[in-house]
Amino acid sequence: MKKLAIIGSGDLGQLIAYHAMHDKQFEVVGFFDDFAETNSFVNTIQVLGKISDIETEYNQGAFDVIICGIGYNHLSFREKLYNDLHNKVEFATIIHSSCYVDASCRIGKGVFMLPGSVLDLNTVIDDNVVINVSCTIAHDSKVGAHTFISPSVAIAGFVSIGIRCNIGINTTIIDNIEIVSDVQTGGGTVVNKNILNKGLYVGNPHRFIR
Ligand SMILES: CC(=O)SCCNC(=O)CCNC(=O)[C@H](O)C(C)(C)COP(=O)(O)OP(=O)(O)OC[C@H]1O[C@@H](n2cnc3c(N)ncnc32)[C@H](O)[C@@H]1OP(=O)(O)O
Repeated sequence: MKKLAIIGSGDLGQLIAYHAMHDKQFEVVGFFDDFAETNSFVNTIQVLGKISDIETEYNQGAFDVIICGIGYNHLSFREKLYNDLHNKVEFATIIHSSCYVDASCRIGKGVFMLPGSVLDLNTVIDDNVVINVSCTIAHDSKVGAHTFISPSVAIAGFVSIGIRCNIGINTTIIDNIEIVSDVQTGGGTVVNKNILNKGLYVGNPHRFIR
């Protein structure tokens, strides 16, 4: 079983640790966190060091693969960490065993997929994406790198979502829609036309709020 380290010991980091262990996919060996004391414990898991220690610890064999536990409030930082590290350390892809992922899908490195989500024919999930519980991503759709998909998001066929998007809980996106990078949607948003400018959108049908 590969040894997994997680960047960030907050809520998302702890959630990743929980599922990676309970789904028996990885041995979780520790967190890297600039805001936690090195060698302290978070839910029985040791803090191995700061972010600047990651490369050294990897080269010394402390872990085999790593994944980012930085969530939707800091997507640019999530992106920066991935870009800084992915050529130096191996990133894990964690897909909970309860998910259905069609064999035709392409899934990048650093992706975390929580229980009960479905990826249908030819979907593409780029690097460093989080797909939360009970999402449906229908055929031929694409999710760009560093994007966070909240629980119960429904994405129809031939949808394209840019990078660093934060798609709120229960958002529905109809088929053939393009959403550019840096878009956020509120809970329950219904996207029925392309979103071609970054910003925050809410409502049914969606409207720009800022
Ligand atoms: C496992 C997990 O927990 S993953 C995380 C899942 N969490 C989410 O998906 C969070 C989704 N967040 C929301 O929906 C939030 O309401 C946000 C981000 C859209 C807006 O939050 P705020 O910036 O605090 O905006 P605020 O509450 O002031 O609302 C601004 C306006 O948008 C409206 N609005 C806010 N959220 C929504 C919504 N989801 N649907 C419709 N209208 C909304 C408000 O009624 C208000 O309208 P008004 O100006 O006409 O009065």
